[in-house]
Amino acid sequence: MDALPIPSTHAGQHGLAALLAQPRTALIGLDFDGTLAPIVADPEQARAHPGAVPALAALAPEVASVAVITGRPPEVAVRYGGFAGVPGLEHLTVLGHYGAERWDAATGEVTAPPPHPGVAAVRAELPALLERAGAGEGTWIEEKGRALAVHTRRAADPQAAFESLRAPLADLATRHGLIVEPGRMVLELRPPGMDKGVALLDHARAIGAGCVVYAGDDLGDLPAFAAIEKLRTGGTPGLLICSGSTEVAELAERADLVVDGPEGVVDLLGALAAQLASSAPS
Ligand SMILES: O=P(O)(O)OC[C@H]1O[C@H](O[C@H]2O[C@H](CO)[C@@H](O)[C@H](O)[C@H]2O)[C@H](O)[C@@H](O)[C@@H]1O
Repeated sequence: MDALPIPSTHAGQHGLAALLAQPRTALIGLDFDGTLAPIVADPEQARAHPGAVPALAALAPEVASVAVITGRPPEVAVRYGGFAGVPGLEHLTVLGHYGAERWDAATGEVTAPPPHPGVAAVRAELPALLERAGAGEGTWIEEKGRALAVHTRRAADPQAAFESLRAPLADLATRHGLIVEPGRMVLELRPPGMDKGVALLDHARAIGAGCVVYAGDDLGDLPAFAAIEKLRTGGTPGLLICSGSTEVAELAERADLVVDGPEGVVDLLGALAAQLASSAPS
């Protein structure tokens, strides 16, 4: 991508113009799976697109902050992303578990609140519940420490398996004070009280962001979109980017700009970095 695409909305055009005019005040928020990393059948095999780290490393020095905001544990996103020890990413922040945990490149440390007691109870009950619910081969549990995710992508009919588990998993989560976070062929049982919108707003306030950009692909990214819509109402420009897929329509409908999955996101980040570097005062 040589030239930057034009957002389809006035608010998005205003957000992009603000980013280009005042990049040093801009916060760039990015989801991981489906946005920086292509979706694969086995979550342990997910890795950042090969162009992601070079594009982020070129962009980060031009803006106030780059933050990866993900449902993953932050140390997992850092490992699968290849984000540690990269020149240019010295100030990268990874807000993991939907913002409940935080990793800073500057320290290499993770900060995390105490675990929610409901997770241990759900962990104990979940295998039997899946059996009772008739979850077939290919439905499996991802152990996330602070949460548990039930994946159906590898089931014979992933969408049917996903739908059939929604109600029993919601009941289990509720009984133990957790919530169900639905995603792309995944139902995650996790503690309430944090989402990507809260995480994005908190970080934007902490750094005094004058403009906020967010790119995501999944339902868990909608709160971050809502956060930017709220900031815009208060006069802070923002830009909503959808990493497009055939699995989730809601984000594309609300986005200012839809790009072609992680490849498109990487191209866009690279084009932004190139434009900002070429127009930076020398
Ligand atoms: O907030 P994100 O960075 O988008 O993380 C959300 C979930 O992503 C992972 O699952 C998704 O990616 C997998 C690997 O490509 C894919 O197999 C799965 O179907 C997707 O839902 C991850 O495994 C979850 O723990 C995250 O909650």
